[in-house]
Amino acid sequence: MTSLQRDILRRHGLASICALLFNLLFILSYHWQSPDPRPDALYGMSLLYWLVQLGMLFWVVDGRSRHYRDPSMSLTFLAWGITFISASLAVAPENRTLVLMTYLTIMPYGIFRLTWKGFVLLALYTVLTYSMVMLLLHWQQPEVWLRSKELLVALTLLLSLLTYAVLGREVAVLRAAYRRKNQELRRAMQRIEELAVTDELTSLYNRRYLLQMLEQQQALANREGLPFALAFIDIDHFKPINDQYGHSAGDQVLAELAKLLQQSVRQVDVVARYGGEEFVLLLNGQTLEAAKHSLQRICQQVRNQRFSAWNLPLTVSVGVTEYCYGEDSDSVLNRADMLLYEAKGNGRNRIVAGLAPVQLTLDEQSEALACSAEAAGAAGQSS
Ligand SMILES: Nc1nc2c(ncn2[C@@H]2O[C@H](COP(=O)(O)OP(=O)(O)OP(=O)(O)O)[C@@H](O)[C@H]2O)c(=O)[nH]1
Repeated sequence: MTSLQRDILRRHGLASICALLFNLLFILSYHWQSPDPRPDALYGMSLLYWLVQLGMLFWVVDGRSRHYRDPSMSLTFLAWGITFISASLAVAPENRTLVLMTYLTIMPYGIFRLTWKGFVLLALYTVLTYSMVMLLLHWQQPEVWLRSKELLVALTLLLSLLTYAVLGREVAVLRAAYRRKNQELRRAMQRIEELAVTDELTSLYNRRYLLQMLEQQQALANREGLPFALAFIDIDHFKPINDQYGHSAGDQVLAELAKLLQQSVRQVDVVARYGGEEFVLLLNGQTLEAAKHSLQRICQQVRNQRFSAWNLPLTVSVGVTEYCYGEDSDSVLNRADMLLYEAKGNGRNRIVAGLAPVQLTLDEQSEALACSAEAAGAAGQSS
């Protein structure tokens, strides 16, 4: 059950309890006040009311109404309640005071739950059903139900509902402002979250997000034995670009290279700007060999492209390594960084790939995994 469904169920549950209490009060009042009680019709009507009410509750809780404009179907519930109250007045006219009070008790609920238009509709429906029942009673027993007195009561009801409608308008304006502010706040929160994990210039993930992803990937690799590769990519001779063409040309180069990197990897991979003109690729599920192939393709794409308004050619140096079972994230990052350093030292525009000094084979990794699972199981039993 979604939180929205839970919220709707809580609200309708409370409203249904109130409806049940009013229903019992109606029956009780009828038995007390009627000189000649014939409760069958009232019982039958109550039964019908609850069958439909429970059916509608099921409809809402089951999520069948979730695509409606108002998934809680508040107007339908309220209109059904008004229908029952008005109809019960026809079979138990002694309850008229109680009926009028119940109308006025229900209305504030409508003010908060309905749109203003919905509320006005409900108010009009209430006056209409009440007037129809009173006309029916007058027609059946004109001597009992005096026309002028009843007209006065109906007018008082109309006036009360009009007052509620004015109040409802105020509440609707407040609710709209609240909703707007809420949306603005949600958008601002979303933007803050984005800014916290992305780099503004390139729109790539930042170092903080990369480290989080690396931790996750590392946990997955240790648990499931899934390989992953990590590559440091650094632009060659970037400083002269800044010096010769200006900082904004340098920025443009960074943004365009970031776009190229992002477009060259799969959705499951992570591309991050690690700092300055240094980028990191986290290639999920890839061994060193596979990563090397991907990076060769990417380096070729970089060489083929021209960057910024100055159509500058570019090369990058890359250090790439594969995660070794059990090592920590600093160690894999440092190794890739060292390999990048080596690529720079060897003349740039190249990929240097390397594994950890002691790289476990896949069989050894699965064995280690089994051992750690066994150890965890034993620890669980002993605790
Ligand atoms: N335009 C721009 N330049 C940046 C940014 N961040 C870092 N830089 C510049 O990147 C340059 C990096 O210079 P170096 O570390 O000497 O690197 P390099 O010139 O590429 O030399 P090698 O890496 O050795 O090939 C510096 O001039 C920084 O000012 C940025 O966000 N925008």
